[in-house]
This record gives sequence, structure tokens and C-alpha cells, in this order.
Amino acid sequence: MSQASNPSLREGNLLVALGSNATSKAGDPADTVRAALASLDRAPVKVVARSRLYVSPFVPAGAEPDVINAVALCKSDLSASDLLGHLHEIEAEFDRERKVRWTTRTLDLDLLTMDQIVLPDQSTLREWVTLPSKDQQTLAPETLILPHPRMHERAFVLVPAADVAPDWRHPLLGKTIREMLADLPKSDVEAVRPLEA
Ligand SMILES: Nc1nc2c(c(=O)[nH]1)N=C(CO)CN2
Repeated sequence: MSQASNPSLREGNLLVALGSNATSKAGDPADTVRAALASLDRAPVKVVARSRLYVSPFVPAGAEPDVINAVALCKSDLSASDLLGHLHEIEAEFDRERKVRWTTRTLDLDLLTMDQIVLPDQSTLREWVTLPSKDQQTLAPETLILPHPRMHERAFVLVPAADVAPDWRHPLLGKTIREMLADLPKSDVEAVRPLEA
């Protein structure tokens, strides 16, 4: 994909969500998220600010262990798709397997936002709809959607995001992180508890 159809980010408001609920080579989930923040803060990405670490029950509720979450405010010149590839490399460093969705994971890195960029852009969408449907199904889970399509309904994303970018405004919903957080049920927000002062 060319740079023109996949705009690169020059500064701030690149938000990455981190989550872990299984032991990795770095240690327990909190150690894993701290180590992943350090891995993230290496060229070609710079971590400008990091949230506190939070613990919350897995969503949807079930037998999964509680999750440690954080959000990092970063800078990078990478394009959105290169950045996603870079995040997948860091996940792999922490033994993450991407075969099973919605389960226990050593490390989950989600690209939440890149400034006001909205993806898929027209050309990605056009490429995608011309694929045979069996290929669409295999590609769909990895299709980069920005802003992250579920961020506005997830307290475990918005609570840490409010530590680093409370005034970032969602380009489609027109609301800031603080405002999206205020729209969530109080019980969802209270379930996300800081691990650190
Ligand atoms: N509390 C919590 N629940 C989740 C999380 C997460 O990071 N934290 N990630 C999920 C899949 O992305 C699904 N459920």
C-alpha cells in the first residue's frame, strides 16, 4: 500500500492499548505489561506517556483470569499498517499466539487511534471487497480499523486512556475520551481498578 493511501503519523495521539492475563517470559501479567511498555519505547516508536496499570475482570465475564491493562501515548513515523506489523512483532516476542481470539493471552497490543485518521480508507475497502469471500474471512480479523471499533464501549480501554489523552476526540463519534467514559455504566468503570497509586 502506498504512503498516500495510508497516511503516516508525525506526532502525538497515537494510542496503543496493552493487556495481559497470563504469565510470559517477563513474569506475571503486570510484569509483562511493564516489559511490553519498555519494548514499545524503542525505535521506530517513542512512548511519550504511559497510563497507570489497571486490573479488571475479563469481558465478557467467564472463567478467564483478570486482565492487567494500560494505554501508551506514542509517537512514530510508521504508517498505520507498518505500525500494526510492529505491534504484532512485539506480541510475538512475548510468546503471543494469535490463533485463538477472546481468550487468555500473554500480551495483547491494540492500536486504538492515530490522530484523527479513519481506516479502512476507500482504497483498502475497494481491495477488500474484490477478494473472494473465503479470503475476506481470513483477512477480516486483521483488517486495520481506526479508531479501534470497540474502544468507546470498553472501560478497560477508556479508563487508562483517560490518564494519557483525556481530551483526544473520536473523529466519528465527536466525543472526547473523558466524554465517552462518562457515557459508560458506572459499574463498568468502577470494575477497572488501578494497580498502582
Ligand atoms: N478486562 C479486559 N477484558 C478483555 C480484554 C482486556 O484487555 N481487558 N481484551 C479483550 C480482547 O481484546 C477481551 N476482554
